[in-house]
Amino acid sequence: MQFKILKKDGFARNAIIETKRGIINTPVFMPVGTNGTVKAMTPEEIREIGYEIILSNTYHLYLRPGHEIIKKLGGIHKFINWHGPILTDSGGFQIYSLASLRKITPQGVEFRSHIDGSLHFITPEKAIEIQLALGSDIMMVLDECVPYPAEKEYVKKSLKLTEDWAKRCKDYFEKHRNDQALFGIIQGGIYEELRQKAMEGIVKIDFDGYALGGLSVGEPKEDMYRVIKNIAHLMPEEKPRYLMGVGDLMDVLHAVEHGIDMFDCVIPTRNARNGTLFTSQGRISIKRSEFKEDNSPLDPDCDCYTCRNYTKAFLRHLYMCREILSMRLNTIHNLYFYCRFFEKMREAIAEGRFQDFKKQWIPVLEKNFS
Ligand SMILES: CO[C@@H]1O[C@H](CNc2nc3cc4c(=O)[nH]c(N)nc4cc3[nH]2)[C@@H](O)[C@H]1O
Ligand SMILES: [Zn+2]
Repeated sequence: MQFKILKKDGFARNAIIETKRGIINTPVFMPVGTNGTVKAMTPEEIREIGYEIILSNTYHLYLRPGHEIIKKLGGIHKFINWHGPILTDSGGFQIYSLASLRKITPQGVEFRSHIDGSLHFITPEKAIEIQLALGSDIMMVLDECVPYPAEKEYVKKSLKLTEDWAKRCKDYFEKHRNDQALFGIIQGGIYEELRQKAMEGIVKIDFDGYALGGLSVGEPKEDMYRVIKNIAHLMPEEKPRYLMGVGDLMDVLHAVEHGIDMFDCVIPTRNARNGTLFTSQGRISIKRSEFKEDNSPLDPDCDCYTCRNYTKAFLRHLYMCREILSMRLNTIHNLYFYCRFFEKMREAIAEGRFQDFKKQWIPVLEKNFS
């Protein structure tokens, strides 16, 4: 995997990540395809909107249908019919946020599946073995995603475990190395000095890219912003920087300003299914009665399939009827909006006007009619 910086504008930067399955232009947004599908979308529609990489989850695919089955059937790209780059999260978050009866031991983590309650034990080596079997282009180490709030002492202890696991992931990967990439994850809660220490330890192990974990887990925004401001630009400059689980476009602006390159979040897809839509006039909730007879397109400045062919009145009607088409048309628009936002942000960085771009968008992103 190659990472080439094209243009810097302060700490913000445009870069390309070259993988064997294609080029990724950063700053990049990765739509979430937890079970191997970006909900309600076909892979062709995701590609047509302009996405270059999607995220999938090791935890879910391991539990169902199972990584051996996917491997036997030709790997994840063939299985889900997406032939561009795929990043798989290791399960480090899903085990804590979804599974039950978790027991974290120095060897690995024991948990019960949220699907059928079956008992599982995942070690760092197992987490890499699963991702190797899936064949994802970018793999994540198994980490402990420290919940919020967490005492400083707990975070400190957890960092030791996460660093030990990162080393074991790297060692296992080196023994079974192929052309997949492996990213390290920096934890440390909301404590800068612990974040700094974690970063030194993880960077020493040497990875293809580095993620900030343990954020967007319910902590106050100002804490997340402070950690990003103090740590992001100190992460290795010549490697991709990935902020996991973010985000809200206001948070994206802050993170890009401090040097973050990669993002993933359920917001555009999950909110679409709940009728919350992002437009150039601000965020709206399509179920509002004011749209009952509104014959105008969802967003006059958007040329996505939804905005070119349907009215707010019809989108509201579909939502009120809980029609499947509502989920599809809303998701098409929100993903299109996110993709164009990132495209315009890269153009702004290329022309050295990121700060103007940020100033222009903050008032729009603050407008909320949901
Ligand atoms: C704002 O949306 C909610 O919050 C989640 C996104 N927030 C988030 N924080 C994360 C942290 C980690 C981490 O520390 N380690 C690993 N391995 N993966 C992670 C994945 C993460 N995703 C969405 O799922 C949604 O529920
Ligand atoms: Zn649209």
